Amino acid sequence: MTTQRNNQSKILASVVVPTYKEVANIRPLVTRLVNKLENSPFGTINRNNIEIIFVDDNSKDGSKERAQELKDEGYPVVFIERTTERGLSSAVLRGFNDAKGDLLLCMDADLQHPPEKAPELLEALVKNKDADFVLGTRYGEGVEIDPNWPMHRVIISKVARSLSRPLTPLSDPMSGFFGLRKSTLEQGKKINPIGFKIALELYVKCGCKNSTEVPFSFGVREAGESKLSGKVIVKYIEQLVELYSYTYGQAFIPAVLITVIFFGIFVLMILYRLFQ
Ligand SMILES: Nc1nc2c(ncn2[C@@H]2O[C@H](COP(=O)(O)OP(=O)(O)O[C@H]3O[C@H](CO)[C@@H](O)[C@H](O)[C@@H]3O)[C@@H](O)[C@H]2O)c(=O)[nH]1
Repeated sequence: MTTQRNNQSKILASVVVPTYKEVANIRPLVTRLVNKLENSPFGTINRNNIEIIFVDDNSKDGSKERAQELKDEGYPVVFIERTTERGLSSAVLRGFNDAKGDLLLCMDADLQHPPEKAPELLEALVKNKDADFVLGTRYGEGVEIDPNWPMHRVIISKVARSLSRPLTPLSDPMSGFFGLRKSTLEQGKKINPIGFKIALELYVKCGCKNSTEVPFSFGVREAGESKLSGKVIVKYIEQLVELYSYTYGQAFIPAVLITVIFFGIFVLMILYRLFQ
């Protein structure tokens, strides 16, 4: 469907999607999200006051052209192309910094974060004025992880989640489906966008205290490939050490010891998985 955007509307919400070689997922993400908004039971966010910002790292797979097609069809799409930088977390920050909306949402392109859920996360911030962070969680009541999700991914996610427990009460700090207000982001100090876990970084460094959570079912990627690698796990450990130091200061050493113990368990579990 082609509907022209009303350019006079003020942008209220910005959905930022980091992308690297996601051409097959761009159209379904945009059309499913906008379709949901058009038939949304909520009132505040609509297709005229939202923007969907793709932050792409020079994919060369037709992603740019696909985004332009959608824009020409009247969809509220912005495409930021980075040629000298790489990385999921820095891409998200770039999108948040360029965003025009006061409400910021981050989601993956791979459709594992259902686009239909995005308005619900944004509306949770609208309705709950005291909330400074909204999290799409895979561990909410009644949510089941897709049985096709590989077992080693489930294990890695659970162990990584335990490691972050002393830093945050979020039920799923590994989730890349989250939002916050621009004013909260602006309070952030020493934000270091390494690795994949930008939600945890922002929650801690922006001093978030009052989060709200929206459960969702995490699906299986159908097109393109995951970029998760061993390097991402190492970056996560690096990030954790920095966040422990940031949060606990002098009490950092015992916290590191706890991390090292957990990390040992983490490695043993992965080895067990690889050699079983
Ligand atoms: N711009 C940019 N985007 C990237 C890069 N690497 C990955 N992305 C994008 O970031 C999103 C997530 O990357 P995936 O490769 O699909 O991640 P995943 O392994 O499925 O990891 C998922 O699970 C984690 C929880 O365990 C989440 O933290 C993560 O956000 C994601 O949901 C996708 O839209 C992907 O294109 C990069 O270097 N640059």
